[in-house]
Amino acid sequence: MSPGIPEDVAQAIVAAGRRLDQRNWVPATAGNISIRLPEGRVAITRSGFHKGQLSADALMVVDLDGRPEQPGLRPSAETLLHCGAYRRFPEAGAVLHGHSIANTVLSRAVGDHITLARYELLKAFPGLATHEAEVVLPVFDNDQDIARLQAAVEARWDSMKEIPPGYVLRGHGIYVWGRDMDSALIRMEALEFMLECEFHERSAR
Ligand SMILES: CSC[C@@H](O)[C@@H](O)C(=O)COP(=O)(O)O
Ligand SMILES: [Zn+2]
Repeated sequence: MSPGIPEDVAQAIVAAGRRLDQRNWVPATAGNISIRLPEGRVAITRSGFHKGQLSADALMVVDLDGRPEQPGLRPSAETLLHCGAYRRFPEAGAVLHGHSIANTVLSRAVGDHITLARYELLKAFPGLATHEAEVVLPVFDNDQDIARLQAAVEARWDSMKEIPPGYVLRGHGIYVWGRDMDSALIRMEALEFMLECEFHERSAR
C-alpha cells in the first residue's frame, strides 16, 4: 500500500487504469490518473507505469502545486495539469488522461476546438438535457513544458463562458474530470464516443 493513500482510493485508480487499457486508450505507458484526497492532497499515478497494470506501489501523493509528499518518487510528468483542474474546479474529485486514436488523429486535423453537437450522449455532461445542446471542447497545441501548457489552459478557461469538463492536447490526448472516478470515467467514455463518431464521419467525407 502506498503511504497515505486510502485503500479504496488506490483500488479506484487501479480499476480505472484497467478500464482505460481495455479500451486501448492508454497504449505503452500513456495516460495518468488521479483522485483528490482531503486537505489539499492528490493521489496520482507515478510516471512511466503501464496504466493497465497498476498496483498501489505505482501511486503516490502530491499537493495541489504538484509537490511530492514522498521524496524520491516521481509523479506523472503531467501532474500540473491534474492540479490545475483541482485548483480551478473545487467540485472535481478525479482526473483522467488518455491517448486514444480518435482524440490523437482528430486533434491533429482541427484548430483550437472541436464542436460536439447533435449527439444524444451530450446529455452525459453537466447541465445538458438535450442532444440539441453543444459542447465546445478546447484543443491546445501540445507542449513538453507542462507549466506553460497549464498556463495556456488557464488562459483559455478565463476566456470561456461555459467550461466543459475536459480538453484535448493536439496529437497527444484528452483530459477529463468529474466529481468522482465513476463520473470522470462516464464523461471520458461519452467524450471518446463522440470523438470517435467525429473521426469516422470526417474519414468518410
Ligand atoms: C508514453 S509517452 C506519454 C507521456 O509522455 C505522457 O504523455 C503520458 O501520458 C504519461 O506520462 P506519465 O509520466 O507516465 O504520467
Ligand atoms: Zn499523455
